[in-house]
Amino acid sequence: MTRPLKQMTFYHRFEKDILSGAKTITIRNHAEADFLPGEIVSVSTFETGRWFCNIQILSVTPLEVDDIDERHALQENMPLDELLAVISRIYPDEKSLYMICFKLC
Ligand SMILES: CC(=O)Nc1ccn([C@@H]2O[C@H](CO)[C@@H](O)[C@H]2O)c(=O)n1
Repeated sequence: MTRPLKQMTFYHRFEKDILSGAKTITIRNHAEADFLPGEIVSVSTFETGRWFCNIQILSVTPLEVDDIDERHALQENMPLDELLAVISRIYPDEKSLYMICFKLC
């Protein structure tokens, strides 16, 4: 028996960056970080649920919002101020998040 793949959604606007390999991390809260290194995850858009790729999880590590810096922004392929704004919009009351590193399958 093969298990169905776990699912992850991304906002549609990040699809291109993920498919080009420009975006190689995502920062999520505890509820969305239940992945193990090596796992293959099916990825679709948050808005419509359209599948657009599979990724392999490379690592999941705790990350405090206050420790987010230019290195994370680089791996998100966006300026640091934009990344911090996005994160405070998605997770307004959370300080302890997780960095999920991944690669395209
Ligand atoms: C339900 C759902 O899809 N949630 C999320 C949550 C986060 N993200 C992106 O991950 C990075 C760090 O948070 C930024 O690039 C975010 O915009 C996303 O695309 N979608």
